[in-house]
Amino acid sequence: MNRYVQQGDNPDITEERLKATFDVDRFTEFYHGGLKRLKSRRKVERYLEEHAELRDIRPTPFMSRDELIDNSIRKLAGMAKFNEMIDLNDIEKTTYFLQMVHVRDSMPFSLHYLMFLPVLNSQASPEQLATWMPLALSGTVIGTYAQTEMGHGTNLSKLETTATYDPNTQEFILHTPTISGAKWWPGSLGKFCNHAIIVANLWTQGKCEGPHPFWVQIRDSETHEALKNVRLGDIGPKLSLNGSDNGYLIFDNFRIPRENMLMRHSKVLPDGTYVKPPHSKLAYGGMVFVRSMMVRDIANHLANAVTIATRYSAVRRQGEPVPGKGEVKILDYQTQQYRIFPYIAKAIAFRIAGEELQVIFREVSKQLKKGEASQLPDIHALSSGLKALVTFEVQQGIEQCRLACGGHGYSHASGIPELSAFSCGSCTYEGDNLVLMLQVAKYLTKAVTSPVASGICAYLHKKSSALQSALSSHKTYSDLQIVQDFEHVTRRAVLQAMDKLKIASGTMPDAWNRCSVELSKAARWHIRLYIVRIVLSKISTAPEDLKPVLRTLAKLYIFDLQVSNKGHFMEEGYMSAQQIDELKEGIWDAMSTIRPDAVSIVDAFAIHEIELKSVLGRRDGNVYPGLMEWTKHSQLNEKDVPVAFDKYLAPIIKKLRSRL
Ligand SMILES: Cc1cc2nc3c(=O)[nH]c(=O)nc-3n(C[C@H](O)[C@H](O)[C@H](O)COP(=O)(O)OP(=O)(O)OC[C@H]3O[C@@H](n4cnc5c(N)ncnc54)[C@H](O)[C@@H]3O)c2cc1C
Repeated sequence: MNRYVQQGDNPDITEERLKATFDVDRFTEFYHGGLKRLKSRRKVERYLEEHAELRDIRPTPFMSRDELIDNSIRKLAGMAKFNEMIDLNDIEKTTYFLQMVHVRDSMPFSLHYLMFLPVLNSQASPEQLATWMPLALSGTVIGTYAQTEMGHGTNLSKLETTATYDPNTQEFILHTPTISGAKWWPGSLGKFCNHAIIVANLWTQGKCEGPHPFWVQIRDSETHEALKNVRLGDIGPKLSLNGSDNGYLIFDNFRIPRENMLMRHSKVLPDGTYVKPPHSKLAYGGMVFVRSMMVRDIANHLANAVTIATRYSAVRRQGEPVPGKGEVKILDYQTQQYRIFPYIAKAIAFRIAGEELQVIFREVSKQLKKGEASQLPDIHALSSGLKALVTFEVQQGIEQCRLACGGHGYSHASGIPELSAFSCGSCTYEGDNLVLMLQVAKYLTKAVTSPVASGICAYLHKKSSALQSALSSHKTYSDLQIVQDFEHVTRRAVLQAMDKLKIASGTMPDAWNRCSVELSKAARWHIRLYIVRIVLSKISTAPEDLKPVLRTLAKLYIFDLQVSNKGHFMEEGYMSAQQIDELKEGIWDAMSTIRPDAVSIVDAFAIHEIELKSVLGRRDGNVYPGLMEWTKHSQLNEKDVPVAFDKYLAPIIKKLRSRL
């Protein structure tokens, strides 16, 4: 049952909704993690519907950079009146509120909420928190997280910004020695932040102790001017996020008190003595938090894209396979289904993995607070790998959705170009994806050689019980068999890469480099195995009435993964060509089962129109009137004859005409 049907909707989309084989509302409840969370989302949506001042004045693709900045800061200032919606004890509601207000392009101060506050929370001592947190929450301190420099992002040990301790004055001297040491990229650093957490290489008693975070005021509280010995500005327009002033910052021997170093884990005593953190990885807590949030958010970008492509494909008619019988919906073409449906399945799989990552993060956080850090390497590797795999595949999925919308997919009216540009940054920020996969590989080298491998690595130490997959029919392929087959392929990929590394000649860095493609591929399999396992396990606990549709989607995700990587499954005859054909049959079967439910499945993601920002994906399916309406926003249409024509072309044409 699908309750999205309304009078005045495009009959083609209504026809789809009437075919639903499951209750869309119950799917939504499952997808969003229960009625309580759903109610909280609906509250935020109503709020936005009732407060026009928190919404865009006109679609953002029609705005210049100045207008984008103005628009985003205007909404931000408006938000200050609505602080009942900002509740740091309810991160879920707060982030959804921020997401709905700022949607895609313009997310000013996201760094304040997503990095500044969490890093403060995890790395400041209790005394520092008592002083700074009220300020950070008051709205008077606007912060960002400044780690990357022009010359270095990945290799933190080579950051050039230094924080040198002076015991005479009990101050740190922050200094940028070269242009390449300028902080570069941090969101809102250029013009709007007045504070930053600066990551700098700490020097004390003549020794470098590596990168450490510092609480630094960078602009005057009254005038908002840059403080003396701090030079900063905007780095210019970017592929997306142009409503935000990603910035640069240069210090010239700028002094801050000793107490401004974040000292929950490591410390510098007044005499300059350095006190190490009890566990070298404790600082990872903040990173893991952000990545755990990112995985689910980015999965949501894919959910947006497939919602647009599916709804549009249900109302777009093109081609008449049987002459005289009328044009068919493009959603009826198997090729179109193959382009979109596996990504519907991925959007759900990635969401489930993202949700689970947050559950694990909360658990590990509790342990960290007690000083117990044994699970940190596992979650650090898992969050890095999931972030890398999900952001990359979401990007591919959004592009497929754009192609699925034909010419209109290229227009900003589809919402897809903005979505794509916004989303692709996630492959780079919070760690370059390839580098993150190599970190997972490094973790796996340890797991393979450790005498006991824990939880998610236990499969590495299992003896493969079978030489051949037990798959006989895709219909009877059990969860256990699927997991066994993925474990087999993953173990093989990991062990082969490790064996290659073991026998590689030369120094370790050189050997590592020469094996790194295979190592990162093995790491990718480790993450895929995790997703497959967690998806099957989550669906096994779903309400009975939703299991059929969810299982079909899970199988589509899994079979597509297997068929697309069939070489790995067929190595040494583990799977035969017939078994791969059986999986292909499973894909075609799943696609035809999903076809009547496709619109209802994406409806069940319950993405509000404010967030979707798409004429092609609108709920009512009235795309063509919507496209015509969209043209009214174009400034070019304000005048029949554009100024540039009168200015440049008219005189030339006039001259040419006079010669005729
Ligand atoms: C939109 C956006 C917002 C950002 N916001 C912030 C922010 O708020 N605060 C902040 O501090 N930073 C921010 N950043 C910076 C971001 O974190 C870095 O760009 C990112 O960590 C990658 O580092 P890099 O730019 O130095 O890339 P590089 O490390 O130079 O990577 C370039 C290439 O080299 C490869 N490479 C590098 N090292 C290795 C290695 N060891 N092995 C194999 N390959 C390697 C990479 O895979 C990549 O292909 C932002 C970036 C973007 C795009």
